[in-house]
Amino acid sequence: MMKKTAVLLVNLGTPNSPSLKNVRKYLAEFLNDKRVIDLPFLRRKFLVNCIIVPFRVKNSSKIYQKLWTKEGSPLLLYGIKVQELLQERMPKGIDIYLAMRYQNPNISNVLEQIRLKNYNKIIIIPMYPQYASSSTGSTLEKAMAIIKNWYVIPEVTFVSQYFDEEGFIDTIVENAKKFDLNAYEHFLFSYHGLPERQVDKVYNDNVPCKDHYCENKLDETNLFCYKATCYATTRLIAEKLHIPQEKYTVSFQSRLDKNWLTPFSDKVITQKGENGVKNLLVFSPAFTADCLETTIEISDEYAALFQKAGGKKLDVVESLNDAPGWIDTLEKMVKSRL
Ligand SMILES: C=CC1=C(C)c2cc3[nH]c(cc4nc(cc5[nH]c(cc1n2)c(C)c5CCC(=O)O)C(CCC(=O)O)=C4C)c(C)c3C=C
Ligand SMILES: [Fe+2]
Repeated sequence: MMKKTAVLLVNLGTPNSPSLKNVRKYLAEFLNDKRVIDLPFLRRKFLVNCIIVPFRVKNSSKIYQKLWTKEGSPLLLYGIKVQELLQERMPKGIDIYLAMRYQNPNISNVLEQIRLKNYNKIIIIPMYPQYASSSTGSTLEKAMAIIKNWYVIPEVTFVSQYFDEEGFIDTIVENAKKFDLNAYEHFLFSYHGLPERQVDKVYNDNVPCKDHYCENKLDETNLFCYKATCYATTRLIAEKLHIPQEKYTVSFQSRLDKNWLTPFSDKVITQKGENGVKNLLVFSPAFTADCLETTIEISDEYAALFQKAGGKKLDVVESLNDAPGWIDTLEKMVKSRL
């Protein structure tokens, strides 16, 4: 008999509205997470609450106002759509829930709803294909911190990453095929950035990430290194689209300081424009839904940078959003774990 199961999809979260007050609240909750700003307590508190949030909030609120639609933030709207579409594919007794790691729908409240329903099993799927301590690790730690206080703890399954899941790769490939790939001189795979020290901590051999071989090879040593899995996702997409290695670059966006993973997306885009690339197609395979980082940072800000540097057209491959292939992939991921 199939176990009565709750499936919890968790994404990062977004402010409740683009107002200064709500953006400040969101940034403060997000950046005070010790897995996001992984500094000792007092240094983190000072840096986040006295420097990063006060200096960032005005501009962040402005860009969230640009992103906001009549219905709200795209990240949340796509999350709700995915939850509904996935629920339609499920047999009786399998319920799909959506929560956000920060803000709403609040993960503590959603897990409380789940607890009250006495499920035999919970499957937790963070909406991040590549593992990072600041995204997946934080989500799973938070879920465990809540569940550990329950009197009855059912079977719990955590999905840590799916950077190479066939349906995930194929859905990105399908989205890319909506463009005439012969029209682009170069392709950019732009992933959310991370401080280098965060990928260094994955390794047990005291050798920093940059001295491993993450651009070219994935094995048991670097299987949970975000940089290595970003390159692995890229290789799989490029192979299926027959994009040769010299025609693409992997890069990292949204840095807070210079010690984040390189090369930086904005620098690569400027360099490509200056070197005569006229048409550039950008993939963003770290994001399962379009959000501030894709809609504003890539489609607006990077497109303007590219044109200023001499480029003509920068196009962006849509995120997975509510694509049927992505719902098929999640359905398969859930059903194989029931
Ligand atoms: C791949 C997933 C993500 C990782 C890893 C990640 C790490 C990370 N992010 C910041 C700082 C910010 N990120 C912001 C927005 C944002 N980040 C992700 C995903 C990952 N972040 C998403 C999907 C979004 C957009 C959310 C939305 O509402 O659309 C922001 C806020 C925007 C801004 O002010 O620029 C910040 C800040 C750090 C420090 C970090 C790892 C250390
Ligand atoms: Fe982020």
